Parts: sequence; structure tokens; C-alpha cells
Amino acid sequence: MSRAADRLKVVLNHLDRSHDAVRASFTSAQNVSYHHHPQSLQYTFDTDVLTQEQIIAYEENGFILIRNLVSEEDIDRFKNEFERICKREVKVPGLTVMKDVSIAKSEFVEGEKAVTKLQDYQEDPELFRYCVLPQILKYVECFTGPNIMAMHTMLINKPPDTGKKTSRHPMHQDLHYFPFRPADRIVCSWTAMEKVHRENGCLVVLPGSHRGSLQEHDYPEWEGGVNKMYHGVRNYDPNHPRVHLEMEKGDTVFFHPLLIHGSGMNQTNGFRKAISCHYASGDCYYIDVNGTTQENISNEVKDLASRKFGADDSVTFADTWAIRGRLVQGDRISM
Ligand SMILES: CCCCCCCCCCCCCCCCC(=O)SCCNC(=O)CCNC(=O)[C@H](O)C(C)(C)COP(=O)(O)OP(=O)(O)OC[C@H]1O[C@@H](n2cnc3c(N)ncnc32)[C@H](O)[C@@H]1OP(=O)(O)O
Ligand SMILES: Nc1ncnc2c1ncn2[C@@H]1O[C@H](COP(=O)(O)OP(=O)(O)OP(=O)(O)O)[C@@H](O)[C@H]1O
Ligand SMILES: O=C(O)CCC(=O)C(=O)O
Ligand SMILES: [Fe+2]
Ligand SMILES: [Mg+2]
Repeated sequence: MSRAADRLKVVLNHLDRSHDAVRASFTSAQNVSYHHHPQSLQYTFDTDVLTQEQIIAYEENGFILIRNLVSEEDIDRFKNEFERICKREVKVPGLTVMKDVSIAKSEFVEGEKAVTKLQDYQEDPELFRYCVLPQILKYVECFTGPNIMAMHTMLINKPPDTGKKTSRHPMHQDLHYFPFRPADRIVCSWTAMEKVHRENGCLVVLPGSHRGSLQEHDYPEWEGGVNKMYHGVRNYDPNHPRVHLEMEKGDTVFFHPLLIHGSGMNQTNGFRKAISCHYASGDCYYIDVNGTTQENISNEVKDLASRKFGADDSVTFADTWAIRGRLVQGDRISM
């Protein structure tokens, strides 16, 4: 047997044995069918980039954390560009600068202290460098395959909580926002731009939840308010076992779009920064989400597109993504 085939056999054997344990901890939370006996890898391509342990970890948990993947120098450049955008020294086409809902109506907060998130930075060449970093794409390819689209770009500047707990991001699955498939050929890359820990609201994940299905999402019923489009899984069980991903500057997590994740309150005085990109295979295809649980977010996004960019009724949810997507490797086949 070849080395690659040998390696695959070891991984599959391991997965077949260990799935039962992971499954057992998730039966209560979601509707998963537990009759999966892997004949091949479902979530990863074995391209000799991931170690056996990493393949197993992603197949089982739905995420892998790579330490020290992005250099300080690159991160400082992203931070610098973020500051320039907040000071309005640069104007980026298509970019949304979002303020936290609890300070959105305050006239007294200016500059980066007012900003909770930059959405859609793909037209900013300095920030978009993140999406084409070779060491990131090398990992992305293990999940998407060789044709890679950058579909969704964000820089998150999680603010100190104002006391209303609005700095939380409810537990959700990113696939809720995406009208393209297959889910297994989509991956998020999320890089800490400084130390992130429990106190400043690190990512919180439910390992293995990527093996479930897409859940119904809606605004959580939070007394202090919820940020625009921060939908959460509807029947979230707060007692479900979770993992807090504490990370150093430059550490990067790659995670599956069905992985249930969120982030807690930022209880420090500092802004917690992270930069991210969602990638999809250039061979993915768009779906019509009308009549599905994604209809609510689809309507919100279309509404925003019409208010912000004057898009008319003929612009679909899929169109809003096709406009934003950028090819970063290989061919744009059907996206
Ligand atoms: C053709 C291309 C189309 C592109 C479409 C763009 C789609 C973008 C979103 C896609 C979602 C991506 C997937 C995300 C993954 C998970 C997430 O991160 S979900 C959270 C993402 N959230 C957003 O992307 C929100 C986008 N931002 C906005 O829509 C706007 O910033 C805004 C929140 C509507 C604020 O608009 P703006 O014009 O900047 O603000 P104001 O004029 O000051 O306020 C208008 C109105 O809105 C209230 N408000 C302000 N900020 C917030 C907030 N954070 N949350 C809730 N409400 C907010 C504000 O108080 C005003 O209210 P009023 O009652 O009218 O006074
Ligand atoms: N009702 C809910 N619906 C959806 N998500 C929720 C709900 N309540 C809490 N969450 C989310 O669960 C995650 C963890 O929240 P929490 O504020 O407890 O943070 P934490 O990191 O566990 O902090 P702590 O150390 O205080 O426990 C966050 O993503 C939060 O937004
Ligand atoms: O950085 C965070 O708090 C998580 C953001 C997130 O999950 C998202 O915007 O989809
Ligand atoms: Fe997310
Ligand atoms: Mg908690």
C-alpha cells in the first residue's frame, strides 16, 4: 500500500472508533444521525499539509487551531489599516462599519472606539492581503480543494461591554448566512490580532457540532439588546459542553460553517481584535433559501442591500454574495 493510502487507513480506523464518544456528547443538543461509518474523509483533503492528528481533529471536532500562523508584522499592518479606516483617512467601496448597538445612538464616541466590526473589506488591498497569505491558503485548500473563493471578510473589534452584554455574539452556525453549498467545502479562517482569552471574549465552540444539521436561527431574547444580524441558534442549551479557544496574537483557527460558536462578553477595557475570512470552493453552487430557515436572514440582507446600495427587488440573496466573492486561487467555476 502507498504511504498516503496507509495514512488514510490509520485515520479512518481511528475515526470509526472514536466517533461514538463524540456523538454521545451531542445527541442531546441536536438532530444528528449517528450511523456514519467513514469510508473516506468527509471534511478534509489529505494533501500532506495536515498531520494525521490534525485530520482526525477536524473530522471529529470541526476546527483546528494553528499557533503562530500570521506574523506580528502582518497583524500590525492590519491594525494600522483598521485605524486609518476608523479615522476616515481611507474610504473603502462596499465596506460596512458597524457600531455596537448600545453606543450606536451616542454622539460622544468617535473613531475606533465606536467601531465593533468592519464587514466586507475585500476592496481594501491592505486588509485583503490577509485573505491571500500563502500560509493561510495552504490550510484552506485542505478543506475547500484547489479552487478558492474568498466569500466573506470581517475585522472584528469587540468592544468593552457597556454593561448591557451587547458585546456577546450569540451561538450560531455561519452557514445560516450562506446561500451556497456544499457546506463541507466552506471554511472560516479566524486570526487573533492580540491575545484573546475568556475575559475579553474569546471564541467559544461546541466541538463536533459540525456533524449536525443547520439549525433554526433568530435574534436571542437579550434584555440589553442585540446587534443587527446577530442571530443565534434558536434552542440553544447553555449547559452544553463547550470549549473556550484562548489564542495568542497570530494564532489562527480554521472551522467548519456548521460548527456552533459564539463569543462571550468583553469584560476588559481593551478592544479585542480578530480578522477573518470565509472561503468556499470555486465549485460550490448557490441555492434558493426561500422556504427554509435561512429566509429570515436572506430578507434582512436583501433589505440592507437595497437601503445601502440601492439594489432593487431583482437582486437575490445569492447575488449579494456573488458580488462580494473574490477568487484567490484556481478557477471560479460556479460561484
Ligand atoms: C450588493 C451588495 C450587498 C451587500 C449587502 C451587505 C450585507 C452584509 C451583511 C451580511 C452578513 C454577513 C454574515 C455575518 C456573519 C455573522 C455576523 O457577523 S452577523 C453580524 C453582521 N452584522 C452586520 O453585518 C450588520 C451590518 N451593519 C448594518 O447593517 C449597519 O451598520 C446598521 C447596523 C444597520 C447601522 O446602519 P448605519 O447606517 O451605519 O447606522 P445609523 O444610520 O447610525 O443607524 C440606523 C439605525 O440602526 C440602528 N443601529 C445602529 N447600529 C446598530 C447595531 N449594531 N445593531 C442594531 N441596530 C443598530 C440605529 O440605532 C438606527 O436606529 P433608528 O431606530 O433608525 O434610529
Ligand atoms: N441565549 C443564548 N442564545 C445564544 N447564545 C447564547 C445565549 N446565552 C449565551 N450565549 C452565548 O454563549 C457564549 C458564551 O457566553 P458567556 O457570556 O457565558 O461567555 P463565557 O465565555 O462563557 O464567559 P464566562 O467566563 O463568564 O462564563 C457566547 O457566545 C454567548 O453569546
Ligand atoms: O469574533 C467573534 O466574536 C465571532 C464572530 C463570528 O463568529 C461571526 O461574525 O460570525
Ligand atoms: Fe460566526
Ligand atoms: Mg458564561
